Amino acid sequence: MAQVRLSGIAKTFGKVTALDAMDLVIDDGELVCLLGPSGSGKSTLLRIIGGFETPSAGAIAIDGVDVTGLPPERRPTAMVFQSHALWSHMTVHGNIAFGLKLRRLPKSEIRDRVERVLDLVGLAGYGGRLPSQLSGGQQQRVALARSLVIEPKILLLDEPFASLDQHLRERLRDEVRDIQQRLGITAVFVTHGQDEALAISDRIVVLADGRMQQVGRPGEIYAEPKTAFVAGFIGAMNMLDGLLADGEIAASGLRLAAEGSGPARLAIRPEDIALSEPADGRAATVRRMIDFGAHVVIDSALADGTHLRIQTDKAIRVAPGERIGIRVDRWTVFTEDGEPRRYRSDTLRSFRDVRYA
Ligand SMILES: Nc1ncnc2c1ncn2[C@@H]1O[C@H](COP(=O)(O)OP(=O)(O)OP(=O)(O)O)[C@@H](O)[C@H]1O
Repeated sequence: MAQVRLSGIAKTFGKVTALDAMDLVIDDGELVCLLGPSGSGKSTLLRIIGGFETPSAGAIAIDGVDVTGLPPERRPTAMVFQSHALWSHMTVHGNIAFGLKLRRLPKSEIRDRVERVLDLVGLAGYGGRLPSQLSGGQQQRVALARSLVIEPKILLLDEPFASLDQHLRERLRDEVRDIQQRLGITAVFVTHGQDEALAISDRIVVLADGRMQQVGRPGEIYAEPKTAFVAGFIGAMNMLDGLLADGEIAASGLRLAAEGSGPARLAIRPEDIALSEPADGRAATVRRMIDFGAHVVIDSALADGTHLRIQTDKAIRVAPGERIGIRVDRWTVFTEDGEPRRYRSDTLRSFRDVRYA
C-alpha cells in the first residue's frame, strides 16, 4: 500500500507563495498528474513529496506515517528528473546498480535486479554501454530504470520526457503508464502538457498560482471544468467575455440562453459548434480553414472581430470572407461568484427560449 496524504501543505520562497495550503490524498496504485502553467507550483509540490524541499507549513504522510521531516533516501519514493543526470563514466549497468550498491545488496541480487529492470524499460542487452552511446530516449529509460530498481512504492516524475520529440515522448509516457500499472505502484507525474495528462492519468490536479484549481478524472476535467481558468487551460476552448441579462448571455454579438445577470465568461468548445443558416445572434465570418487531417477547424470572426474556432467535418468547405451561421450545442457560463452553469441546446426549451434549439 502506498497512499500519500498532503495536509495543509504550503511553501513560500521569501515573498513568493509557491504553494498555498493544499490538501490532497493520492490513493494506492494511482497515477496522478500535476498539471499547470509554468510557475504554478508543480515541481515544488513534487519535490516536497520526494523530500527535496521542506514545506513552510503542513504535513505529508505516506501510508499513514508522517514523513514531513525525512530526507529523500528515507522515504519510499524515487524521483525521475527532467534531465537524465546519468553518470557519464559509468556503464548503464553501473548507473542502475549504484543505488543498490549503496544499500549493500549481494552482487548476484544486484545483477538480477538490474537485468529485470532493463528488460522492463526495453533495454535488455544495453547494460555494457556508456550513456554517450545511447539516444536521448534511451538515456531517459535508463534514468527510469535507475528509479525503479530500488522498488519504490511511489514514483515521482518531473517532466521526464520534456526534452524528447513528441513521438518518443508519447511512446515513453505510455510505457511509464504500462509499467506503473504492472508494478502496481503509485505515481505522481508533473507535466504542463494537457494531452499528456489527459492520456495517462487516473486523476489530474490542475494548479495555477500555487492553488489547486480542480482535481478529477481526465474526462471530468475536460467536460466539467469548475473554473474559467481550467476551462481555458484544458483542451481547445473559445472563451468570450459576455453580459448576462434577460435570460441570455450576449458575447461579441453571439447570443445564447443563460440565467443570471451581470458580466460573465462564455466557454464553448470548438467541437460543440455546428454550421447552420446565419441568423441574428448566431453568425460569424470565416477567416481561414485549418486542416488537421482528421478534422478541420474554421477560424472565424464574430461581430466585434473576436475569434471563434469551430471544429467541423473535413468534407465541409467554406471560403475566407464567407458569412456562416453557427449552432451552439453546449456552452458553459462562468460568473465571478457561484458555480459554472452548463447548457445544451436540447435543454433549451426548458429555458423558455427556443430560438437556438
Ligand atoms: N528555490 C526557489 N527560490 C525562489 N523561488 C522559487 C524557488 N523554487 C521555485 N520558486 C518559485 O515558486 C513558484 C513555483 O515554482 P515551481 O518550480 O514549483 O513551478 P512549476 O509549476 O513547476 O513551473 P515549471 O513548469 O516552469 O517548472 C515560482 O514562482 C518559482 O519562481
